[in-house]
Amino acid sequence: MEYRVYELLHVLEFTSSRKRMSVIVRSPEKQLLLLCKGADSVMFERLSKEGRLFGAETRVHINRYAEAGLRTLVIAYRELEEHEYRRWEEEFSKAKNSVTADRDALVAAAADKIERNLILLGATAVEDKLQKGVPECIDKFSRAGIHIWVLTGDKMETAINIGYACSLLRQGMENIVITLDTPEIEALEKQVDKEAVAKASLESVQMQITEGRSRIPSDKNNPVKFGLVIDGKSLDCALGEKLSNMFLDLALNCSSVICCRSSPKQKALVTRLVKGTGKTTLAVGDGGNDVGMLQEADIGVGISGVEGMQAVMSSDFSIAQFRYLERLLLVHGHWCYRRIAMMICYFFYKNITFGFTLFWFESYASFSGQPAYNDWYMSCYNVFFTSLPAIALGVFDQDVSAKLCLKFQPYSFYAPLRPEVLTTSAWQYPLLYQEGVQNILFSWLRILGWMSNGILSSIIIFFFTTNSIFNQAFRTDGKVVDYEVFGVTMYTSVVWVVNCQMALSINYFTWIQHFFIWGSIALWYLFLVIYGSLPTTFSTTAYMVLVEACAPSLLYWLTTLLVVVSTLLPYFFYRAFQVRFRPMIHDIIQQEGLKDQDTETSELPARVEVKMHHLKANLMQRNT
Ligand SMILES: Nc1ncnc2c1ncn2[C@@H]1O[C@H](COP(=O)(O)OP(=O)(O)OP(=O)(O)O)[C@@H](O)[C@H]1O
Ligand SMILES: [Mg+2]
Repeated sequence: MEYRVYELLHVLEFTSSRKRMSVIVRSPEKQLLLLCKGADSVMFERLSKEGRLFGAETRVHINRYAEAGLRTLVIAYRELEEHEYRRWEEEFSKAKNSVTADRDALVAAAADKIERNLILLGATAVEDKLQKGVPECIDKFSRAGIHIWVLTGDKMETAINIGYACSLLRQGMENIVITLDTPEIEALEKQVDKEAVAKASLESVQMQITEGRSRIPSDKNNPVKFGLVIDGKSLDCALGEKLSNMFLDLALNCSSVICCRSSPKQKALVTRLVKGTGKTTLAVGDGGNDVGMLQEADIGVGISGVEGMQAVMSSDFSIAQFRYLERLLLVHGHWCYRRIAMMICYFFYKNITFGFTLFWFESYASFSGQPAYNDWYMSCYNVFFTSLPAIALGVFDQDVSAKLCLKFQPYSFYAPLRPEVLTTSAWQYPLLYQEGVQNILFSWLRILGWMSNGILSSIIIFFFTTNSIFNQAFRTDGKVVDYEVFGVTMYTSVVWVVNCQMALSINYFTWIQHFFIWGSIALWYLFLVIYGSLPTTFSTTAYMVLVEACAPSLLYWLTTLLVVVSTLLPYFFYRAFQVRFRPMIHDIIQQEGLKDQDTETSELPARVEVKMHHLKANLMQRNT
């Protein structure tokens, strides 16, 4: 076997904006050769007149490969003269060694100079397999009401094919294709009049966008869905100042959007454009060309894998495979949103309850400045007696199990998510995710609701406590309550109420929650005993208050019981009413989950069925 040894002189690296890479080698015969491979869109325009002998046939082949979903590369070469190479090398080294900000541009410009007048060698096609579970995952996202845009560097044909493979585009959907690969533009490009090309391109894109928009009926009930496919050159025009709003309007009215041949910068710009509408954006990417987009989006998710670590390093979250995104969003995303929303509302609630009992006492005491509670009670409230359950809520709570978050009943793929065509079989649990998208759990209404609950609780606690224990004998020996006992009684009720409220609001109990909630209450009594046994110089009003004054009195315990039960009743009734007559999405799914455990069937009771229908109709209305 004979080996031929080529000497490698230079590598002109691949970048996503160049879309090609080259090597310069010296053959055993001392002939200098430049070998270049890259995307067809950039390679064909670099061929010499004589070099495109098989250009037409190659294009046909490439398109056929791309339509089959393969990723294609065009390969070309060129022979270099020694003197030409020397001159170029000098310039290239200078660019490479420069330390200015525009170094990359200089290198690219130098490389551009030599990658010209190429001779076409042929094309390759490789299968770039979708990762496991991608179509199912994307399908679930679209059912959960998430809009998906694909921004890829690939060729349009490949991208469309992959769009079908991952169920982003579907049979029965109408595609709006915006492209500048038209004969007129190509003819203009040959004349090298850049201004004319730019003007014609802009006009053409504007026309295509207007035309596409007119195809989409304004009637939301229209069953036909639209997919938008736009190529990189058109995207350049569409992202310009003049057309960006039109483009956005069109894209937002399509159920899927695919931007092909997009550069890293375009990916970031598109993300920024969508973010500008006030929507929350999440970008997922695995390559260096996705970095801009990952950083631009509200949430960047990097996939670690064959394309290196760049995406992962610049992302907020990193996962190993695309399909893990499903769990990240639909399960953990939902849980986290709920936990944080609940925790913040609960914080408002517990501090308002506590603060307002103080305030009511203040007004009762004619604003004399006399506090209802001992200083230490107040300092310890947020630190020891109420904080741990709130943390447990923020870390562990789950309204529905992971299985139910993802549960998915197959039904006709194409039934659009609209109320009129909605049947129970179309109900998809991933819709649970809409609670977050529409910010139902952290709306002003909800926050104000929790605040009002806090004020109401404080009113009940204060007035019930005062009316129960004032003006009568507190203990069997006939002694009446004093200021210290009153403070302790009311404070005991507050600690009980906010902790029991927590027990009522959380959905997920493990021993941790039990330990924190009941432990916090127990800690209050323990604190009273220990603190109260210190010398009076330290314990002041708390001296022996539990052991000697409160604990022996039946009234103290009865008052606590009465106040706690009456304070929790309004919320209890409200929730009972809500779950029964106006269930939220998670309530319905919880019921379904319980029923599943009981009977192992998946049919919904008629009542829940009707409720779900109404609920969904409301959701959709709010959406539109
Ligand atoms: N190493 C390479 N050498 C030469 N050309 C390449 C190379 N890698 C990619 N290309 C060409 O450049 C194009 C753009 O690549 P880029 O990495 O920006 O996007 P992509 O890999 O096609 O898609 P995605 O954005 O989904 O990663 C590719 O479609 C391909 O034709
Ligand atoms: Mg890539």
